[in-house]
Amino acid sequence: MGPKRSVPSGSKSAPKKRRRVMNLKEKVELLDMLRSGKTAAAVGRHYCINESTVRHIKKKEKEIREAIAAAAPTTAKYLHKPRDPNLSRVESATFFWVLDCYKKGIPVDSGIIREKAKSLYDFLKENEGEGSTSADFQASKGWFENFKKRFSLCSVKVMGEAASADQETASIGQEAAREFPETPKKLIEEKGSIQLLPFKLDCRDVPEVNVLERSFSVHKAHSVKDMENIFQLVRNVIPPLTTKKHKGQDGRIGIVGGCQEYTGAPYFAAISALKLGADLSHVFCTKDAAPVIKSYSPELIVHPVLDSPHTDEEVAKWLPRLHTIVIGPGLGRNDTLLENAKGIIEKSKVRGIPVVIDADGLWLIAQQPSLIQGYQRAILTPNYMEFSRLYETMFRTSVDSNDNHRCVLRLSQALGNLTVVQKGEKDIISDGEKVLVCSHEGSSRRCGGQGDLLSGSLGVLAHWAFLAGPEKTNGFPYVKTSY
Ligand SMILES: NC(=O)C1=CN([C@@H]2O[C@H](COP(=O)(O)OP(=O)(O)OC[C@H]3O[C@@H](n4cnc5c(N)ncnc54)[C@H](O)[C@@H]3O)[C@@H](O)[C@H]2O)[C@@H](O)CC1
Ligand SMILES: Nc1ncnc2c1ncn2[C@@H]1O[C@H](COP(=O)(O)OP(=O)(O)OP(=O)(O)O)[C@@H](O)[C@H]1O
Repeated sequence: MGPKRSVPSGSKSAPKKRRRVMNLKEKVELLDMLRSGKTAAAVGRHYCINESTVRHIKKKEKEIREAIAAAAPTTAKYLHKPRDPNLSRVESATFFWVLDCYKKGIPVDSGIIREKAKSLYDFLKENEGEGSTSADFQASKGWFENFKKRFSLCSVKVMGEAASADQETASIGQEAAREFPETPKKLIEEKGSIQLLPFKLDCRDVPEVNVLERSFSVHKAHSVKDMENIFQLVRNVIPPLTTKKHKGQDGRIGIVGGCQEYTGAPYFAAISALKLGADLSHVFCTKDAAPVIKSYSPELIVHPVLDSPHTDEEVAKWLPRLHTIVIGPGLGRNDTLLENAKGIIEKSKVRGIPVVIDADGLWLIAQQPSLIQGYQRAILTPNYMEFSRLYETMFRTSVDSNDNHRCVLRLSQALGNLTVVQKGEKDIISDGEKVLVCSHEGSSRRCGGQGDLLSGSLGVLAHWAFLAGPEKTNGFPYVKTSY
């Protein structure tokens, strides 16, 4: 592997020695050795690993053997258990409900929050009917503690009639407290008994931000080994060229955008998708933008439907044929166009189509975050301004430019762990669990259209990563693709 290494945010310590990571096949062999009577120490020596690692693997024996039985690739290094998408949805909804209660001055305790989350989860499960594969969700105390950390919630104590003195009764966002500073004061005045715990979030409450960083300069000579590392990442998802495929299999991408003012942006996105390797690139734009975009390239398929009274039906005809949708380049901020884009996002979600949201699509999301919240097949690609807008919508406070990594992580979490790519000198990417920093050097010019090239390319890569499957992307297709 290349220069990628894991360092805690802000750490200046020396790089850690790389751990030996065993794949599933090796782990099963190790377990068999233990079963045959060898001691943990002997097995550790055999595999050059610590005895504690051997014990840890032994503890996971059941899961490892089950994974093998379920035909997980034996070269897999981690047991990847995808997060329950319903749980992500429930957590986002619960977070907003808590904020809403806070705004209205309604104290909620951990019991009420847990009850609310459970009822939301059960509701989703019930709606899925008999075929539901959702697990039972108990909204346990452990879940509540993680939920608080995930959404950076902190606690206030309510004393007097409302609750006993020591009872933790409300968990609210620290930023909410800044947004609605009057609320706690009002409550104190009305009930005379409310005390706020220090609102400053205790650093121990915030999960450690693990950052993976990779950089590659185009202005320096590189060793073949360095370049091999980069190419390997890319090779992992690029579908092989063969004579056995038919037109369209390597990617049918739809770009939603293009209006009277902006015809370049959707063109850049659509043509970069084609140049990267998509088979077909469609543009859904307004009637007056269509002839202009068509005239740029005969390779694009252009649909002048975005301002039609029948956008829904027109787009619905095409959606089943598309692998990814890119929403926003050159969309503009006309209400009708935004409303139509909203309809397309909703329909894409129903069909499970990966969606990349950029430019004015992000403007729309900043107005209505619930539109995309919890849809983990979405990738948002905000530039600095777009990121600030989204962040302020979600947290009612400005971005802390000294702690961008954490801000990107938090935004992703608040949106239900979808992938956020904050563009800039270094691109910061997070799915709410990890933060990847990409400092590959690009052009030093900052001309318009570079973001459009990125969103179009991501449209194709998202499809390819999805096709490649979790094994080739370590279980995280979208975040790896964005990297
Ligand atoms: N040829 C074309 O048709 C083009 C059309 N475009 C479209 O134009 C529309 C508006 O896009 P905008 O990007 O202007 O969106 P905004 O209207 O949100 O403007 C963003 C502003 O943020 C500023 N900004 C960006 N990065 C910054 C940073 N790091 N620090 C401080 N300020 C920063 C920019 O200079 C710009 O003024 C979109 O639909 C977009 O797709 C652009 O993509 C450019 C090319
Ligand atoms: N200061 C910078 N230094 C180096 N690269 C940058 C810098 N800012 C942005 N980039 C790179 O340029 C690409 C486009 O980002 P940019 O911020 O220009 O997007 P945008 O404003 O959405 O573009 P567009 O003009 O298409 O709307 C990203 O891939 C990002 O990595």
